[in-house]
Amino acid sequence: MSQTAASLSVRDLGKTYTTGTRSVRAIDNLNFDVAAGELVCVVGPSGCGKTTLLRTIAGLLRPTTGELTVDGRGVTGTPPGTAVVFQEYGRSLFPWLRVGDNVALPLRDNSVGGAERRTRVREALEQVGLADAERSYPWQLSGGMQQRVAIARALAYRPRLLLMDEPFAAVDAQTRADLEDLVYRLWRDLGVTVVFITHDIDEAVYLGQRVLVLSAPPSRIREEITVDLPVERDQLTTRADPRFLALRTQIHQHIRESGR
Ligand SMILES: Nc1ncnc2c1ncn2[C@@H]1O[C@H](COP(=O)(O)OP(=O)(O)OP(=O)(O)O)[C@@H](O)[C@H]1O
Repeated sequence: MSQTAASLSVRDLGKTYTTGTRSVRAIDNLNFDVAAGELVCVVGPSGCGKTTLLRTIAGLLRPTTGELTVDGRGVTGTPPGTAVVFQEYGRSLFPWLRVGDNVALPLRDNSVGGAERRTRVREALEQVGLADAERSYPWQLSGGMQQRVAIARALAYRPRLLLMDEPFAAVDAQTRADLEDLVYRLWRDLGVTVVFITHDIDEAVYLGQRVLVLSAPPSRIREEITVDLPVERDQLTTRADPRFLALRTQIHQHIRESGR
């Protein structure tokens, strides 16, 4: 499976929530670019606006200021070719639909014919190691497997831009490591552009080519760190690399200072 990746530019992006007379300025004047085929992680202190940023890029929230461009063209709403994976797989999968039907869901309204749809579903489930689970219901699977189904659903859509919002925050440590390796492998195989939100600094350094550190709200980009680790990564060697430890320490310091 191959698809062209999207490039993304975020310009002067701001989002203020207004409820009645109260307003909360969550993000303020964010500027950054993500190149086609890049994997960028976003971290920051709790409540700094990571989810707001991701939902705004996904077109689920309307920005208060600024604009998004994808492949150089201004977009409002969801950028074409975008798929999102959320943290709460339990809420993003329909319990009354079998795994295969959950994965096929986003293909129903984009003119993918029945035979092609079945091929894509099978391929996507194979890619996440769940070829045998197509006829199961989500509730018959473990949390990690359910999150794989959510990833397969995104892949079946063949996204050009994959947005992930703390996708592994609700699974145990070993499953999390496996899912990180899965996403890293898929990113390398498919060449898709990935924006990955996480509160876990180690995860950001392990996966990212670049890490954007947000400040406390109204958040801005506090720092942009290039992860100059070898492209071949594995949980034991990479995490023991002195450069990995130096990068995580550097990001920790930025987050601590920006949280003050
Ligand atoms: N629907 C909403 N209405 C009003 N304020 C909101 C809403 N959603 C988020 N906020 C506020 O916007 C700010 C940023 O929230 P957001 O959830 O984007 O941060 P986050 O970095 O993802 O948080 P966490 O690290 O805890 O996941 C917070 O102050 C939050 O209270």
